[in-house]
Amino acid sequence: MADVSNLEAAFERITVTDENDDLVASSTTATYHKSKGSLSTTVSLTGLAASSSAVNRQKLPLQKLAAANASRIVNASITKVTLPSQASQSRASADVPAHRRTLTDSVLYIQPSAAKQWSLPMFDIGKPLGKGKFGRVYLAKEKSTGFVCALKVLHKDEIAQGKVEKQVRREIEIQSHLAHPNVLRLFGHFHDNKRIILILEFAAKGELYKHLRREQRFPEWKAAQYIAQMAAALKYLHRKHVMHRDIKPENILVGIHGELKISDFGWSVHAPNNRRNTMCGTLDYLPPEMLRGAGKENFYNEKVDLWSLGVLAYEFLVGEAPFEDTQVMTYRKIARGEYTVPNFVSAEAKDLIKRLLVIDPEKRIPLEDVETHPWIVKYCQQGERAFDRASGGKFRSNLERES
Ligand SMILES: Nc1ncnc2c1ncn2[C@@H]1O[C@H](COP(=O)(O)OP(=O)(O)OP(=O)(O)O)[C@@H](O)[C@H]1O
Repeated sequence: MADVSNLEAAFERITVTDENDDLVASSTTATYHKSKGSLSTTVSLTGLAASSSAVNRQKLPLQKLAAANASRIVNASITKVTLPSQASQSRASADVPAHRRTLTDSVLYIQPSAAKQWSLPMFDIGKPLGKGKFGRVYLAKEKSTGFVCALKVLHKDEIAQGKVEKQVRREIEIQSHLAHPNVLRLFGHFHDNKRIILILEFAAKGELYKHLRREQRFPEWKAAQYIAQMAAALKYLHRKHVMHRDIKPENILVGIHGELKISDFGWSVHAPNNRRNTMCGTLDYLPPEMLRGAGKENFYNEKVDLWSLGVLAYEFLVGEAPFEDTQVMTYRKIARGEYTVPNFVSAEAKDLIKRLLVIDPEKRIPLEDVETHPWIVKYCQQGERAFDRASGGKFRSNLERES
């Protein structure tokens, strides 16, 4: 067992109250910092402890339940952590007032290698959050810590029938190693005879797709901030040699502060060591090189995500995808890069779309330049380009007033 006598524990507690000012939930951030030795490991996870099984009773609005939680899941170096001994655990927690010791090690040490330790009875299951092709997603609370999360329950027989074992494995392998404010966290997974269960970050505001359909199209300030967040997330993924390959509004969730979270890594690929010749994604978002090169190996790279980012920017601003048409026509338009941008879209936004929707992948604007593009800069002041940790994830109100 690792000696953690050099771990410092710091707890920060946030409370959420209902209309009557009764405590309904509290959020605890614990940061352990191993300061000695050459390897410095920081684990920082936030648990949202809901009082009196609030999740089960479903009395609370979900947003309230998740308030202050989602934005505080930061920097969890989950793969480097070793479990401390009982003795050192009590040493580490001795300095912390009893009422603050709500976060136990189980939540701190959620990690893929510890997956076998998890089981369904360890969770209170709340309301269904949605249904996908291969399973359902439920709001859940880890009993011992009160940590609120989303459990994605996949049925093994359905996965086998759908021949998506590889996709599920890939989703787990890739997503569990990612930690970015604009990427949905996968804290761990476990399985029983019939099911595979993924422990996911809870995205309180649901699917971006639904927001877009409701609003029809987004105002420029919002579209610019969303594209900046997506660019930040993609930059992070590409740095880790992960290309998503299926960027579209249906695969983006919205956190409690309105921040975007890329999810659905079923089609993503860890660039080295992988064949990349699978035809995937809906036609609307498919880049020309993927249409052209089906069946060949290594015919595209992470720049496919840049094309999809251009399609996304267009759809945010116009309310429909640029190449939307019959299948044959969509195919033809993508191959030729043929689209028109309505006049109500600003010249700056048009310029960015034009620089992303370039047939030659190598000539697409790099993500670094997306972040400094005049359209992005206009609506995203410093610190607002992606998820603004300092302000707890909230975008500044002056930008919201501009709409
Ligand atoms: N972490 C989460 N937080 C909040 N809601 C979620 C979360 N994950 C999924 N959901 C909701 O559950 C729905 C189903 O999710 P799931 O990932 O199973 O399927 P999907 O990706 O939407 O569809 P498909 O299986 O077709 O790819 C989502 O559309 C979303 O509304």
